[in-house]
Amino acid sequence: MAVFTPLTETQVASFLERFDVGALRALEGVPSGTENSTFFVTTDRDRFVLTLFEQGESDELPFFVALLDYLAEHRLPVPGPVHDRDGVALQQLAERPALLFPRLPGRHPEAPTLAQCHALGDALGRMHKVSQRFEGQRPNPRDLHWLASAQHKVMSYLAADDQRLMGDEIDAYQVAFGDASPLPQGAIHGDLFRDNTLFDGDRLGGIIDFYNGCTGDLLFDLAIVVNDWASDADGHLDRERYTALLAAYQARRPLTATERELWPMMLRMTALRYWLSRLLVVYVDPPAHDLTPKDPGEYRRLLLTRLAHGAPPLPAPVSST
Ligand SMILES: Nc1ncnc2c1ncn2[C@@H]1O[C@H](COP(=O)(O)OP(=O)(O)OP(=O)(O)O)[C@@H](O)[C@H]1O
Ligand SMILES: N[C@@H](CCO)C(=O)O
Repeated sequence: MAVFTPLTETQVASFLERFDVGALRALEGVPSGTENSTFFVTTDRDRFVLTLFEQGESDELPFFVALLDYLAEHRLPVPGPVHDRDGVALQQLAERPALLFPRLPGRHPEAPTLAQCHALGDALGRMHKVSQRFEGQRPNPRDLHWLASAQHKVMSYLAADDQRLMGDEIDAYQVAFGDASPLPQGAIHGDLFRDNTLFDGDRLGGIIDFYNGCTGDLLFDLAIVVNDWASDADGHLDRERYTALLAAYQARRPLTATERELWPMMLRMTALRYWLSRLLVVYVDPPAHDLTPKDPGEYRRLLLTRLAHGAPPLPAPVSST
């Protein structure tokens, strides 16, 4: 469930009066999601999504609002937050920070088609092209520094082989990324899994849930996407989806020589990033609500597969039409 704070129609009707969005017709709690309370709101003019932030006041919300505003202004398929009559997006409702978004069309793809991979690669390439000029800053909270320090919280729960695997991998990333010239930087989504996109058939309705958004290596974002979108159940990369995604991305933003060199390592590092974050959810910081944690083993297998087989060749960049 993802309505942790119920709202009444009266509360929402009066909340909507702050905006120029029409009057409430229907209110519905959204069952999916794990962190925030989400509602579908229908007015006599349009359809919206209302999010209540359950973690309370956060210094980071203005960063997320600024990033979504910026990307929406640059015509990326993201829900730009609705601003009230005074131009303010970030609100309070039921004693929680609240944002109102346009409701985007579509569903989360489970088995992405090649056309969907192409559409996502294209949108991410466009996003990374403009996000390099975004002025906000929020250091990546799941970068290599985090991996190196957070690994110690889970080590005692792991078998000896897995302890060695995790420790050796992080050492290898520190050498590889420490020795390399800096990678292109910009604002990134930080968690662009299939369930953070909406597709209407093969058309990308939008990219949602930017609450892991931050600034850092663009390649980190791309590797998260490829691991989730182009892997089979056993963690092997599907060549067709891999190529569709990366060719479309590179038509918008070709990878630099350093990025190409570090690509196999980045696929491993982002696989380990989810192995570790899922282990933390299972053993160290379980969710307060009755939710089934995601399987850390999936990303351990994915890491082992990347280690054993490396990465298929990157498609050569071709220019976009
Ligand atoms: N702008 C939007 N348009 C259409 N549907 C949306 C929109 N924003 C959110 N949703 C729907 O609400 C669900 C929950 O939203 P969201 O992913 O932001 O919640 P969350 O609690 O932060 O979840 P999690 O972090 O687990 O993904 C999404 O899976 C999607 O189905
Ligand atoms: N996408 C994350 C969960 C939400 O942050 C995962 O698959 O572990």
